[in-house]
Amino acid sequence: MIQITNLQKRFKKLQALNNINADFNKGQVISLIGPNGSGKTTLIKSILGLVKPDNGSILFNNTPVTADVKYREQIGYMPQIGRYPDNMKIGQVFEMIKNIRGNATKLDEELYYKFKLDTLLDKSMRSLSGGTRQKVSAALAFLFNPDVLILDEPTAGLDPLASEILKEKVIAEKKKGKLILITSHILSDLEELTTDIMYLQDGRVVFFKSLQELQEDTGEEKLGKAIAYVMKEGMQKREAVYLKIAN
Ligand SMILES: Nc1ncnc2c1ncn2[C@@H]1O[C@H](COP(=O)(O)OP(=O)(O)OP(=O)(O)O)[C@@H](O)[C@H]1O
Repeated sequence: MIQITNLQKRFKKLQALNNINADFNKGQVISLIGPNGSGKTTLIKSILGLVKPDNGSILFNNTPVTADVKYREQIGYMPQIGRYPDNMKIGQVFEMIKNIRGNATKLDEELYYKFKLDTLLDKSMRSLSGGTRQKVSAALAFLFNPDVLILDEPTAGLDPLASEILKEKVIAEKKKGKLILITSHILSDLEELTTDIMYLQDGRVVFFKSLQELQEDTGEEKLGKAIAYVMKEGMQKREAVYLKIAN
């Protein structure tokens, strides 16, 4: 569904993405994991066409994303920080976005109702708590029933109940065969959802493998422990190289 080949992006001296190669397919829930600044959001934004790569290509259903912006209709995007016009009310934001999209697709309003946004329509965006803003972003991402969902830190700021509602929704959409990309630092949240893990560091893919493979390779059941194992191993290898150079 999405094919990434030799993707490179530099911000001045900083190599934010360094030769990324990956195939993302229907039915996968891919967790993008990595330290702060490792390139996760830059990769997501490149797929969305919001960041222009310096080199490499991204194909969406075999067509370069640079060819036509229409592919974006098939993607629901929940940004890390949703920015909306401050003076608009929740109800107006939903109406505006529905109007922009037209009536072509059947709406999926499950999150809209489960998050009880229908009871908050007169609240101005300016006055929203961080968590309610996240609920608006989540409900909008799923609203047009997209084939692909890209969720950047979706549970950050959500209360435990809202977080569970969102996770159940992701699982339900995965069962429908959608492709879902998620970044999160809360590994326990990803554990229940993920089929595959891409670990980024300094703009490079350290590994991209299925959860099962990762569990087998590390001997660890829990995602957090498995990732810690890989990171520790990486550090030991680097230390061994430094020692060899020093000697
Ligand atoms: N528009 C930009 N201009 C300059 N540097 C940028 C820009 N966008 C991102 N960067 C830099 O690129 C690197 C990768 O950033 P990115 O936001 O992709 O990281 P991330 O893995 O999503 O981090 P986090 O876990 O903190 O969200 C960082 O060093 C960041 O400062």
